[in-house]
Amino acid sequence: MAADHFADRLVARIEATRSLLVVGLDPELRQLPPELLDGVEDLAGAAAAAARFCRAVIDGVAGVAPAVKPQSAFFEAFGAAGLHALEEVTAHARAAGLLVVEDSKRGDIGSTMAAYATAALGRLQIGERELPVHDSDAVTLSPYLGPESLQPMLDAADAYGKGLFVLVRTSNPGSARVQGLETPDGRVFEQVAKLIDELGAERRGACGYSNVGAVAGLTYPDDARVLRALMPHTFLLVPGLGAQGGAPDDFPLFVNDDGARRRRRRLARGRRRLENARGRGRCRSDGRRADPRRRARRRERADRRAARAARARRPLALVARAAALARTRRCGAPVAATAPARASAARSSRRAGGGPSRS
Ligand SMILES: O=c1ccn([C@@H]2O[C@H](COP(=O)(O)O)[C@@H](O)[C@H]2O)c(=O)[nH]1
Repeated sequence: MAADHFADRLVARIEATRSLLVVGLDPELRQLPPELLDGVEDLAGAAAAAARFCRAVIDGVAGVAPAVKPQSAFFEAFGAAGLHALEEVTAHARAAGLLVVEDSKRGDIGSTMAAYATAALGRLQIGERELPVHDSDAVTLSPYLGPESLQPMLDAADAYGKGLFVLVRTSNPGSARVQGLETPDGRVFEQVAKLIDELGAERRGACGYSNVGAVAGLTYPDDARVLRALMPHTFLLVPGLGAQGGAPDDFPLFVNDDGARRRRRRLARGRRRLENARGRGRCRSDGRRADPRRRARRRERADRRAARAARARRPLALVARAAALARTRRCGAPVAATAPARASAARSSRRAGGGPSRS
């Protein structure tokens, strides 16, 4: 197992940002801000506009969200230039300290899967040299070719400190038609959940969570409890917020108890500090009386910083929205959610009243 375990890296990012938000990067051409498309006439131009949009989103959420999830289909739609854009966006996000979950839902026989693994997570051996390709931190997988089809991805994840998110209970309306079929040992998705728990048993990091995660749609909150029980050491990637109808208030159902406890402890600590400060008529945690002039100067500086940031981000107001979501909905639980950086989803999550995590 690589020293830098994926789950430990993810926990570190969650702790650093105090957020569970995974920001979806789905640069659908017709949803990009029109000013980015001025003069765009070919696939290369469209891919460059998509990359520019994603880089702006990344700059907006860096430091306030732990991870981004580029949807590879939206990049592949631009052809070869799109793949180049995906690599560029991935590198930009990683350089900004974000983990990158490549959403390509791979699933095939072993040798083909090995090539997919090299592309997403691994390195290509050319002579003496080993070259990273997409160099994402994690990738989404379909389990329907059976356990051995996942092996090359498991090998790459173990070797390079990367992670996997296997489709278990997807968010789409028809997912139960196959995933919900009854078997003598429970529903199909429950069998997949058990497989993930088994595969993860030998693959846990110091944090106690494995590098084999699962995808569980926010649109099926009734199944959250059974999934958490079947996969207690597994990160859940929870798509479907907003546009697909997933409700932010259901998100805590997908969060493990240890994450919720950590969150409660943090809240209690904050509340105690506030009460102590109020009780003493002071507002500094070190007990010294705050200087009102310094406080006013600090506030002015913060206002100026916020105004500068707002000016820089004006064309992409939804980015600010994603960042605000990540900032205000803080939580340290070991589960992840996705929120797409797309205008439609930003609108629906606004209607729904905020971000996905409130445990
Ligand atoms: O079960 C799944 C697995 C993956 N997805 C992906 O997440 C985003 C969701 O986008 P929305 O705009 O929030 O609907 C998209 O890239 C899907 O391919 C999913 O929706 N459900």
